[in-house]
Amino acid sequence: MTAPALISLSDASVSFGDRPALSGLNLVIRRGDRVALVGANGSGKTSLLRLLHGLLPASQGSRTLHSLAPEGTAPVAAMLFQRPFLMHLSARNNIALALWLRGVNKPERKQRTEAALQRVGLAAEGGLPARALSGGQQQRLALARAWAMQPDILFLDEPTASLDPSAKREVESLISEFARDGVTLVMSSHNLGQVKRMCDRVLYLDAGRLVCDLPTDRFFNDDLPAEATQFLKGELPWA
Ligand SMILES: Nc1ncnc2c1ncn2[C@@H]1O[C@H](COP(=O)(O)OP(=O)(O)OP(=O)(O)O)[C@@H](O)[C@H]1O
Repeated sequence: MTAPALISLSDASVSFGDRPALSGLNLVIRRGDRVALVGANGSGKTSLLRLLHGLLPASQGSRTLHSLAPEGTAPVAAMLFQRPFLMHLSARNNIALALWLRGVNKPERKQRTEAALQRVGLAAEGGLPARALSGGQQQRLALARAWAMQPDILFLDEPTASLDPSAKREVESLISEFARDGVTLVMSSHNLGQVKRMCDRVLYLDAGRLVCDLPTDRFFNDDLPAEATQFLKGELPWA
């Protein structure tokens, strides 16, 4: 059975002034998908994440957020950036503030904040200034903050690009755990190994156009359109 749709784009385009960033995209993100956005610098990955999240409007076409059945509510989405945006507050209060902004009451805020810190292995660091944490810890804190929102869908913009290998493994493994718990993932990445490890579907973008939308194994093994083949040859010298 096909999983229910969470977000769909119909002939959606995004322009900055007269510069097109995304052109005529048609796609559906379904519950449980683990989607990688792949493509060269400037191909439109971040713009697509922002369009899907609702941070950027479609200049043409449309984006539809589908209600969850049986609740009838809109899916909750959270976004993680390459460099986490953290306030000059303790790690704990960065999470609590986000929950307060969502209207969560005090007892539940406290409970969800502590559970989120625990979940990412930062229970002991809750009282430290967020910006004093290491890069890997900051990204785990940003993940904790996102997880505390109880998201149905998590958008990730190159979430491990600025991390060392060990921090990268920790963050990857947390994201994969969230996916196993049922969170839908849409993630841009330049790391094709990571794409293979973490995602079951690849959207390949070239100059703002969606060139292919394939299961991950087919993306790496099938005959692809010329643009994608060239990209893979450049990224994977042994391909
Ligand atoms: N705020 C903006 N104002 C003007 N142009 C923008 C803006 N954001 C993105 N663009 C342009 O839109 C196009 C797509 O950019 P985008 O950042 O989505 O690509 P990307 O695939 O995420 O790139 P990278 O891999 O380098 O992060 C590029 O030509 C970029 O210059």
